[in-house]
Order: sequence, then C-alpha cells, then structure tokens
Amino acid sequence: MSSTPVTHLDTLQRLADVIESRKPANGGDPEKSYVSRLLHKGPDAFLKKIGEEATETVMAAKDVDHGGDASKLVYEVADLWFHSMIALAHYGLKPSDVIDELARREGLSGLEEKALRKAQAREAAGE
Ligand SMILES: N=c1c2ncn([C@@H]3O[C@H](COP(=O)(O)OP(=O)(O)OP(=O)(O)O)[C@@H](O)[C@H]3O)c2ncn1[C@@H]1O[C@H](COP(=O)(O)O)[C@@H](O)[C@H]1O
Repeated sequence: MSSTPVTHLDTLQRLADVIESRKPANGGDPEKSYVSRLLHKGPDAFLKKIGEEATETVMAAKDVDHGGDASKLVYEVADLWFHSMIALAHYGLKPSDVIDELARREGLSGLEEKALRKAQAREAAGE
C-alpha cells in the first residue's frame, strides 16, 4: 500500500492556503480572524509584526546562550515565519517560492556568492 508522504512543505502550503482564504477579497472577516485583521490593516501592520518577531527571535536566542529554554526560540521563529507568510501572501508569493530560492542557492558558498556580487557591481560601475 502506498501513501503520499506528508512533508513540511505541505504544512507551510496548508497554512498559506488558510492565509489566502483570509484575504478581504476572499471573504476574510477581520472580526473573526487574526490574519484577516492584519491583512485588512495593510502592510504597515504585518511588516511591524515581522520586525517585532525578528527582535523577539534575537532575544530568545540570546536567552538560550545564557542557559534558557531552546523551545522558546522555536516558538519565536514560528511567529516570525507565520508573519512573514502573511507578507508573502499579500505580495502574491508562496512558501514554495522561498524554498525554490533556497534550492537555487544550495551548494553555492555564501562567500563565493558575495565575491561574485561585488565583482558584478564593480563591472556595472565600469571599474
Ligand atoms: N500560526 C498561526 C499563528 N502564530 C501566531 N499567531 C498569532 O499571532 C499573534 C502574535 O502576536 P504576539 O505574540 O505579539 O501577541 P500579541 O501581544 O497578542 O500581539 P498583538 O497582535 O497584540 O500585537 C498572536 O495573536 C498569535 O495567536 C497565529 N495566528 C494564526 N496562526 C495560523 O493561522 C490560522 C488562521 O488564523 P485566523 O486568521 O486567526 O483564523 C490559524 O488556524 C493558525 O494555523
């Protein structure tokens, strides 16, 4: 008997589908849904949340450095991903777009990529 494996991307895509359904244009109700409320308020509201959750992620990581509970870091990163997914949805993007970009980068050293980018910038500037 074969079954379709459940992947982590499925979880992200299911959440993305829920977020999509919460858009005002799709009948999302800001009175009943946190996601609809943020989307209804507009980019300033959810981008502010991303900033807050990024800061809370940094603070949770520093706590782990000082003996704190690592599960708090997971909790804050989940908040960060969740609010980032609201931004992706607003701008017409999907989790798979981010996964595709990470896959594109796979195996490309960050240092090599940086050197390549600098060389391209120098070339564009005619140096
Ligand atoms: N994954 C999440 C999720 N993660 C975090 N949150 C909410 O995000 C908020 C995070 O804000 P904070 O931690 O800063 O808490 P706060 O102080 O209440 O924040 P403020 O909104 O007051 O600034 C909380 O209200 C959390 O409940 C989430 N809300 C919803 N989801 C998912 O989105 C789906 C749709 O949610 P609704 O649109 O609310 O139905 C849910 O079924 C879940 O799967």
